[in-house]
Amino acid sequence: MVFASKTAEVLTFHQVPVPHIVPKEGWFEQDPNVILQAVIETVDVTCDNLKKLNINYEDIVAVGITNQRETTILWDPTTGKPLYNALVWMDIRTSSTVDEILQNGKKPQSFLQNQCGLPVSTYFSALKIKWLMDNVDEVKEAIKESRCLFGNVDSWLVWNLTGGVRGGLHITDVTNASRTMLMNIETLKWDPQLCKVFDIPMRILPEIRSSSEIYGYIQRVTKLMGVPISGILGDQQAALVGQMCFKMGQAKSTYGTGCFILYNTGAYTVRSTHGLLTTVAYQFGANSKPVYALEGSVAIAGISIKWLKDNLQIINDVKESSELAMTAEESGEVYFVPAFSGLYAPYWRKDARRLTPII
Ligand SMILES: Nc1ncnc2c1ncn2[C@@H]1O[C@H](COP(=O)(O)OP(=O)(O)O)[C@@H](O)[C@H]1O
Ligand SMILES: O=P(O)(O)OC[C@H](O)CO
Repeated sequence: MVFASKTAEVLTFHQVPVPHIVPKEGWFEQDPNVILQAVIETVDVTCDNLKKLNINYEDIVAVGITNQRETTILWDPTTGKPLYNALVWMDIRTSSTVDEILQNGKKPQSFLQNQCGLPVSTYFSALKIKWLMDNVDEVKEAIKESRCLFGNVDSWLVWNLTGGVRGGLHITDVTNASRTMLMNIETLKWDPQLCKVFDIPMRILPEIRSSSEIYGYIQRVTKLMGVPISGILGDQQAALVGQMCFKMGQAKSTYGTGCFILYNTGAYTVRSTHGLLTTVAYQFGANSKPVYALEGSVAIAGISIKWLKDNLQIINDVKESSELAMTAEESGEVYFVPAFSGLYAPYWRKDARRLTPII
């Protein structure tokens, strides 16, 4: 998306869907190179669109990145190749890793909440990194030989766009880091104790930066060569900023694949006793104070409509769902709870996935 800095008018945009790879029920992967190519193609088409509008793409002064959070990529910085597909945030293969960390229920799910603001859940990156370290030989070897880097999608893109094997920057921003379970929510630094809980070597982690500063310059996409990358925000935090929820007490709710409410809590790291997450909302500049949020995350929202189309085949197009819903006078007390990835906030129940029909 390209917008005019003075008026915020959207000049043009383009999007390329990145398919999920589903090797097993509940497992969701994406090919990191397909994600990267989709971004490169998107930039290309967007620049062509600008040309058609008689706007010079060389007038683009800065690039910001927003990304799906928690999704975990491990790659070899000597070859630039991913060591495995990206494990997407809603993937639940880490269910047994959760049990291991919680010692089969001996520890409460909230035992790390004070340090990182999050409950132990299949959702967060630390569990996904641990699963990859425990189950993928290429990852085990690369870690042993110190040739493994971790990143969420933002880090993977920045590393590639700023040079990749030829000196790409290995960084992330505070909002993405706050979703890994490895960052201390008060100090905004990687926490050695948290890393120890998951046996994750700190050398694989990216440098944590603010959400707004010039990190580096694009080296890879010809049309944007030399343009600074000057902002990174997780997608839900970006929606909070986009809705201008800058005051404490302001909140937004976004319906996409999942559904996420973020509530601005200002300078306060509020610990919820009702199953909400404590997360970083944004930090505008390395010397600025961070702003925090409480978050209610629902894993499955819009993607359940896709499931009605692809799996149940009761609609031909997702758009039909609203027309059909408008024709229903009442639900007849039938409820559909799309807990394909278990239940997130406020229950955090990875096992709540069965259907019990009561007739
Ligand atoms: N008109 C619609 N009515 C209901 N659901 C829709 C409609 N259009 C898209 N969706 C659903 O919304 C999701 C896509 O939302 P989007 O915000 O583009 O995705 P993402 O979460 O990846 O950013 C898809 O899962 C799709 O099934
Ligand atoms: O796919 P979305 O846009 O619903 O959001 C993904 C979130 O970042 C997951 O935490």
